[in-house]
Amino acid sequence: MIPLSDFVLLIRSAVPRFQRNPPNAQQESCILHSSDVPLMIVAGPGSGKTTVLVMRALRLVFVEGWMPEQIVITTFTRKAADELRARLIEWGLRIKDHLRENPPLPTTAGFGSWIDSIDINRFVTGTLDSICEELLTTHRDPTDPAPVLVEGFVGNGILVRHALFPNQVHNNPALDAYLAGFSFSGTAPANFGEKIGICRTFLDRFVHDLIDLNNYQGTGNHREARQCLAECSASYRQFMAAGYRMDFALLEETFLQRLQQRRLQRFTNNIRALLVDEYQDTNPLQEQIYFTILQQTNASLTIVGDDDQSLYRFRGATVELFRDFQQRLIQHVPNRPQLHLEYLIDNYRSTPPIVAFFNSFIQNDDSFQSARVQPPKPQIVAQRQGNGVPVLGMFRRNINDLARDLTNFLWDVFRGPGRVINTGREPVTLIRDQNGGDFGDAVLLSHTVNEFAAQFGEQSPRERLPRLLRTSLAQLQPSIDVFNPRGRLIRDIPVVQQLLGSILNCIDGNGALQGTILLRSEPQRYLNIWRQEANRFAATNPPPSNPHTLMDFVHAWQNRTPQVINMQWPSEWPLLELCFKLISWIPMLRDDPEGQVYLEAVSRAIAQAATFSPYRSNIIRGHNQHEDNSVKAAIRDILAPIAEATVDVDEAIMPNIPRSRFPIMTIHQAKGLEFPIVIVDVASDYTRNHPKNRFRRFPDGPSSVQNMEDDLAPFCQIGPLRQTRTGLQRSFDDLIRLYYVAYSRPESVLMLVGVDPCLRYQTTIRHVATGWKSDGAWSWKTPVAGRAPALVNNHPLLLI
Ligand SMILES: Nc1ncnc2c1ncn2[C@@H]1O[C@H](COP(=O)(O)OP(=O)(O)OP(=O)(O)O)[C@@H](O)[C@H]1O
Repeated sequence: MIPLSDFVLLIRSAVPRFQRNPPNAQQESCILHSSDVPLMIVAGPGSGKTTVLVMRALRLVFVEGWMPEQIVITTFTRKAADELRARLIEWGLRIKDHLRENPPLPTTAGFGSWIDSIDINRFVTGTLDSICEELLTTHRDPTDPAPVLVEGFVGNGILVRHALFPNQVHNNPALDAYLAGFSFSGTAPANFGEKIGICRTFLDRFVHDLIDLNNYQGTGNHREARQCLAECSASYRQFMAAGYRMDFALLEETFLQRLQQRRLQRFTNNIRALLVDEYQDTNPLQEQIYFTILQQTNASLTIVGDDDQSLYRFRGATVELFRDFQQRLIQHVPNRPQLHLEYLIDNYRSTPPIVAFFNSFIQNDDSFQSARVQPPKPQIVAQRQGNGVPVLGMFRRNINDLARDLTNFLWDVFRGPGRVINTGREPVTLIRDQNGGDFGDAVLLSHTVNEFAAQFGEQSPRERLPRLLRTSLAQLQPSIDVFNPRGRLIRDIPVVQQLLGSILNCIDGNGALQGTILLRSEPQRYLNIWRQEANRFAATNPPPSNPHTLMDFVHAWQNRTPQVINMQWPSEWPLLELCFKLISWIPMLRDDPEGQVYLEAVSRAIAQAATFSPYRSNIIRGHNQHEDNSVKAAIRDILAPIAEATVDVDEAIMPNIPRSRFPIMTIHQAKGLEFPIVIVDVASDYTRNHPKNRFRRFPDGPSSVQNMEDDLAPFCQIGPLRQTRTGLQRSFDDLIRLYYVAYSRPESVLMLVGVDPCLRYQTTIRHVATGWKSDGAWSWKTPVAGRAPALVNNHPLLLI
């Protein structure tokens, strides 16, 4: 083993990046901190927390002599988990190689074989869900089947069929009245889809928040509605349990139960260390899992997080668990040495003006300060050199002007001669990196990436900034594509409609079977739109037309007549195969990065249906009743869920997006990422102080998420802790954290964009992102004598 005092020297010699940039003093303290004393690291953005966590895990291997398989490291997203694993493997292998070539002197017997015995691949890392799934599979009793993890849309299908309908949810005015408190509009759910969404959130919350359901259904107002929801939860669980099916919440719950029953001792007996990244987004159930592991083992504990970057309250994340971690650990795991706290505040990502901007942003609202870890972490300190560019702002009279000017800006930077910024001192030219810089170095971040605003009545929906940018970038010569696969629902994407409509036309040519399935009007309407789009598309005779055209192929399918002479129509035709055959006429789904994301969502829906649908996503031939039923099952279990917009895309399947594309993403998606140029859309939607959009900028009441937390507070242990801040305060806290994450993503350039009414001196459009405080004061504004200026006079932006 390596002496602790040599470890930093070892990593500096073994890993090239640490030769150039050795760990700073705070990072070193975190890496070297005693493995016996629990460690909490409060780490600002870009301060190297992932780097530190990986180095600490490697130190436990090379200094303590623990094996990678004895070390559990969890993080929040799959992307972060991949990044963590990649760094562990790369740096771990380099250290091994270095030690093989340079064993410490005097060399001890067995050193070489010890090094060889370390299998860096065997760290137990991933999201907590993926680790639970793996352990429940590998450490189960011989009589227990492996868990079957169900996708969101499958879970919702089961919820509707086996819980909501049997419990008469569609027909329960008392429930409607209760759910009104948690709907988008504050009135009874507008449609069944919204009702399913709220019920699903409740069922997940019951599990994540460890709700006492007996108490919940027996107390307070809305008793009938609560009883109904508790019964739905019971029916849902019963059905899931019977097939050993689990959604993510049930997976974690089952894992906790197994731990508590001491049925995972092969796992717990082996653990020496537990390291948790992004702890600020932990929920109460996950906290229980961590505490139970600590109660049953002697594992060394390290948690890392940033309370200012907690974003997932709507999924049960409870930042207070991180804020109050010290007391909570003592309470639940009393026999440990007292927690040691370290701060990482040196920022290696962003230029000094950007760091100054997000530092002042997070301190802007006095009311927010008590929601932070106490004492709040010191100001973040920029370590990067400046480039002379202050934080920029592009605000225009209307959204069309904004889209046009933003497009020109991007063009100048990435294809043109650069954009000169007159800073008042030396002008600075913003230009792409000369070594392959491209549009992928910039990103547009927004609270939502929807390309269209919600539709009201028959009017066509308004185009939002992402849509206008897509259009104007496409009009450039040569044209630029965006990457925004979440911008529209897949049911609305023309190529997806061509594919799904062709599938429908193949399996149920005249729609006779579709007509016999009980579907709500919206999915019915979509199935018909898809068919029309597919017919229109087939009529264009898309290539290839050899050996047969798309239309011929569809006809052959409708008649179930093989196109190859002497071939018999198979008795079972997998729908996935039909899907991939049709793609030969729709190459965008195969070749285009957005197309690939859509195709993955469709094929995932088909593959998932194979796990629960009666005909396992096959179309049967030769058994009359089964022939029809297999088609009906495919429509009901695959196509209808897509038509109802319950199948989600997963853009994480794309490891690399072509760098010539301009990415557009939500602030949530950008968590943990960094880009040279970050454009934050703070106000392209806000032309007036409309009450409907206040919750996105300056709430005047708690949102549905906070309302649900408050409603459930009396029935869970975490409730009172959350309620130390009011629902309204928590709504403000969430918005502040959201924009803090956005503002801390850039390396070189941060630009806020929007339409300019919100920057007017006399504006009534208040917005947390533009410096308003929750008490109604605006820090970007100072009083003036005489006539008020047009624009606010104290904003910290260089307007371009
Ligand atoms: N000591 C150091 N010297 C120079 N650069 C460093 C140092 N530590 C980390 N960095 C760099 O800082 C950047 C941020 O590191 P990392 O990705 O580990 O940050 P993070 O704290 O996880 O970020 P966030 O919380 O914002 O997602 C990386 O580019 C990393 O290489």
